[in-house]
Amino acid sequence: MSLLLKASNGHLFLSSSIASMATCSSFCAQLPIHFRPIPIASSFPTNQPFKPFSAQASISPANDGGSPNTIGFLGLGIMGSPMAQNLIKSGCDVTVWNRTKSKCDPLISLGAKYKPSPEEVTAACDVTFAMLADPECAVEVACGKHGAASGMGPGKGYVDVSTVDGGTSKLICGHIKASGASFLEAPVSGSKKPAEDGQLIFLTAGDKSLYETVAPFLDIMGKSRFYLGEVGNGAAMKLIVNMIMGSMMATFSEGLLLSEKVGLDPNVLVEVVSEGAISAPMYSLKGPSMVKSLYPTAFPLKHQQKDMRLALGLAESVSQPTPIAAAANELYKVAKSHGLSDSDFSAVIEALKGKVQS
Ligand SMILES: NC(=O)C1=CN([C@@H]2O[C@H](COP(=O)(O)OP(=O)(O)OC[C@H]3O[C@@H](n4cnc5c(N)ncnc54)[C@H](OP(=O)(O)O)[C@@H]3O)[C@@H](O)[C@H]2O)C=CC1
Ligand SMILES: O=CC(=O)O
Repeated sequence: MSLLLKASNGHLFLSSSIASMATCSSFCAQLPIHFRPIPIASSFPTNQPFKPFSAQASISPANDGGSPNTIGFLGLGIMGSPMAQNLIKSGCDVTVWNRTKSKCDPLISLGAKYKPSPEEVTAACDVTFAMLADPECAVEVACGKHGAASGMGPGKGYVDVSTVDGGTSKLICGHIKASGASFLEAPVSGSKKPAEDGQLIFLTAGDKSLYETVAPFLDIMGKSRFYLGEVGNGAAMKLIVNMIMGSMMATFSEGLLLSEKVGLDPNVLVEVVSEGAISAPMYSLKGPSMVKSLYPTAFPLKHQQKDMRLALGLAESVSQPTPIAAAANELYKVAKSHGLSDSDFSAVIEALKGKVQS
């Protein structure tokens, strides 16, 4: 893939070596703000002369070459805020919207533009990302009154990075494509910290050309990306990953409580687990706070339960037994019923404690 880099004097230069490095997010994180990767979009003038880069030139991210290069971002929660922030810090021209407007303010301070509806964001931008809580609000924001689809049209792209089921993703895709625009589903694996660090894993499916166009932006926000074919495949992959994660967290919780009941130090259990074949970063990261009954929210428990529910629906649709995930889902439901929806999903351990069960 090739990228165009641009100096403030309007000079464009093509760098395939920088382009190949730019596919690595660790490189992008080091990209000086004045070097902005510009994906070569189909609308970019192909006869644009490439002028040599001048090291003396003062460089600005402004794009005055007539090529659209504006990014919209809808949904500025735990994930959306740092993702949008990374785009802004990399020099992208970002316009934001969030249902609760105050969450836009820190991004506006960093240089983002603001529009008061999803429709106005997509009307103003070439590509719009959406990071929304659940299927219901992803549909509302994309297809509702003054929703994203109303501002879309030919040449534009919509990238839904929310975790939803395949049916929802196809519904949104249908509305977006009816406007003549392109659609990509791109749910992410990785939580608050990976979002802050630009280390997410994108699980994409849909229009391949849009995937290629937005790849440099995915590489700013993430460390790897998978293209999985038809819309629904990205959603399915994400739900399966989170089904495994939810079951792992539930059984880890049982282990912590059992170790304590038989007189072992659960902190030592965390250490032992981290040394062996079942080691996972999640256990070392969350175990020590779980032992202290602390659940600082990175991934809200209500979202993990939503993902278990959607994964079980996916399994049912193909008659695949998933008894472990079904049992784990019940635990998340109990935790929700005890007011833990907005705590981190590691609070599922509370559902196994006598005081919560009674
Ligand atoms: N947190 C994590 O670790 C990860 C989360 N995910 C997935 O990413 C998505 C977002 O997660 P996260 O950022 O944690 O969630 P948050 O709950 O922090 O943010 C949810 C976002 O959705 C918006 N929203 C909710 N309901 C509506 C509605 N009815 N209309 C319009 N907007 C609405 C919220 O707006 P408002 O601010 O107004 O409430 C907010 O912008 C979810 O699908 C989640 O499963 C994926 C990977 C990791
Ligand atoms: O969806 C949550 C995650 O950590 O990934």
